[in-house]
Amino acid sequence: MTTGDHGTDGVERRGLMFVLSSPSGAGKTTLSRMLLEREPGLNMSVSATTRAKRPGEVDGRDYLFVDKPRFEAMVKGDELLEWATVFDNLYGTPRAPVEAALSAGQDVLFDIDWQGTQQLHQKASVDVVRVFILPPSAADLEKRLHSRAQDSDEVIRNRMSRASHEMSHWAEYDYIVINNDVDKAFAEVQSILKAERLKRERRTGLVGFVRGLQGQLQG
Ligand SMILES: Nc1nc2c(ncn2[C@@H]2O[C@H](COP(=O)(O)OP(=O)(O)O)[C@@H](O)[C@H]2O)c(=O)[nH]1
Ligand SMILES: Nc1ncnc2c1ncn2[C@@H]1O[C@H](COP(=O)(O)OP(=O)(O)O)[C@@H](O)[C@H]1O
Repeated sequence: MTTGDHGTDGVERRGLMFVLSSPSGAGKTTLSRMLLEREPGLNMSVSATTRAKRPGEVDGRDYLFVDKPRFEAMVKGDELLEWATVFDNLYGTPRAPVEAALSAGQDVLFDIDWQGTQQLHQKASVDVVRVFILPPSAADLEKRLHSRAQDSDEVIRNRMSRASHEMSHWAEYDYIVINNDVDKAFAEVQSILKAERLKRERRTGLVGFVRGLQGQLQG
């Protein structure tokens, strides 16, 4: 699927798909922004959605805001890598930018729910790294949803009532991070990415690299 890139140590490797999921308000967006700022070679997958834009959100940066007929046309045209209904709205991952980034040997970051994660994993399991973010407590989750001040009380009640169901999928993920202190949670997520980038099976250039080393030793 990918042609690979040179890692920081010069050895070629395949790009990976780094997925963050959590109940709404647990901190995915915050941790994603921190990762994008501090980790070169990581590209955010910008999802298409039919949900209304929140104050401060920018079309094309936070989401591609589309209407239902346009979303349905994207599904029909096989333009989405995965898609799902979440909170009565449609969300999906445009295929082309992800494939372009991976073939350039870049990594791609996804903020998608458990349904999308399952679909990605079915398609490309070895290249998918799944991280689930949990809040430290229900009270903290509610506080964060209110502190974000972007949703009505009714939307927040809906999100709180769905949190338990979302969380029931935690065991389908490779890593679980509890977001109590944001800097600590970020350090944990960053360590996961760094370690996954070093995994032998992604590092397609290792055979040649080691042969080169052996040649030097014999030379
Ligand atoms: N399957 C899937 N889920 C998505 C996608 N984009 C966003 N989501 C999920 O949809 C849910 C709602 O997202 P959003 O309305 O931005 O609220 P948030 O939970 O506060 O980030 C979150 O669980 C996101 O991870 C996507 O492209 N595919
Ligand atoms: N560890 C944390 N401690 C306190 N507040 C946090 C923490 N992580 C995130 N927040 C805040 O909680 C709110 C929800 O976080 P956000 O990243 O938007 O969650 P999600 O994308 O999972 O819905 C935001 O206002 C964010 O600044």
